[in-house]
Amino acid sequence: MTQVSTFSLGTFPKQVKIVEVGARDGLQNEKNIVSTSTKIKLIDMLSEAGLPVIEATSFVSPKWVPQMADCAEVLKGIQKFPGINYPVLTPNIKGFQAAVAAGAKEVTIFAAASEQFTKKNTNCSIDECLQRSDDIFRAAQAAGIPVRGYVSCVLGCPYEGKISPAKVVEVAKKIYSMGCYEISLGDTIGVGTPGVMKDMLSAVMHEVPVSALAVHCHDTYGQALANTLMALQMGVSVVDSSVAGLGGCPYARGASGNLATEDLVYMLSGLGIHTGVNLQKLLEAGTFICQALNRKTSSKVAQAACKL
Ligand SMILES: CC(C)(COP(=O)([O-])OP(=O)([O-])OC[C@H]1O[C@@H](n2cnc3c(N)ncnc32)[C@H](O)[C@@H]1OP(=O)([O-])[O-])[C@@H](O)C(=O)NCCC(=O)NCCSC(=O)C[C@@](C)(O)CC(=O)[O-]
Repeated sequence: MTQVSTFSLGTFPKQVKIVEVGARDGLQNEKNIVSTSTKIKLIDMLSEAGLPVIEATSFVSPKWVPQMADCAEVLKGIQKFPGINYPVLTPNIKGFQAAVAAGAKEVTIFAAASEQFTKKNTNCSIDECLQRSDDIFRAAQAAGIPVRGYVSCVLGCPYEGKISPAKVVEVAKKIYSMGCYEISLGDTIGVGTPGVMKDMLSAVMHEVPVSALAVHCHDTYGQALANTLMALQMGVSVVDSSVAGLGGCPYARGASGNLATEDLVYMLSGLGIHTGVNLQKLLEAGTFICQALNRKTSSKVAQAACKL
């Protein structure tokens, strides 16, 4: 991708693709069940705001994540805007088949660089998780469905603590060679700082092209925007974020919300980087979901906009 030079800050991609994960990562952690119509309205508002990719839901076991039990209704109910992708999470072949039956045109598999997190999150080892992913790849390839992938716990694990970049490389390399067109590296519990982000990304970039990498930063320690900026300086041009900073994984103790999409769009716009997102419409989507959840937004930009 063409690079643009910004005085004193280094080189950035000219354009960034934002993957909006609020409707999935954001809502999966909510204790109270959010109505299907609210989820659908949120996704439609995010589409109106011009997000190019909106993770809609997950086809996981409703016993594990009851909030996602209405996955098929949500996927069927949303408006599909031309040019916008609506990927869904699938942990196994059962989820993949249900997703395709509900009309999914893209799926996302999720693995992690931590054995203990993998066990808590998907009840299996990393190897078993990769085997399940491989089953999905085969079926997806036959159906012509693109597969995105996550590697969680890339900068730390709630159960194992520090995670070595070598472990992240190992898992990322495997899912890339299986056929993921894009791999999102998740700081699941938001413990990373720009220095460790740099070390981890440098290691992964030796094995997976930077054009196939995305970052997914939770903001537990207030480092998400700084970590994302580091990734952009290293050539990453795909960033996951969540409207109003919603987010968290039910199986990652201590995980808090994601980088707020409003804050990301504001920063990128200030750097002259194109996203195609309408900030005003995005703020409206954030206000809508915060009112529905009876919660204050975690986006600093939304908080500031309210006071103007
Ligand atoms: C993987 C399993 C299913 C294993 O769970 P298990 O209990 O070992 O699976 P099982 O095969 O024994 O099945 C148990 C029951 O679930 C059903 N089942 C089985 N699979 C499905 C399915 N796909 N859809 C619907 N139902 C399913 C299955 O049919 C059975 O039902 P029963 O016979 O008891 O009535 C479970 O552990 C699971 O669903 N885990 C998902 C957990 C999750 O969603 N975590 C959050 C997403 S990851 C994340 O947030 C991190 C990320 C991506 O954002 C990036 C980052 O921040 O790092």
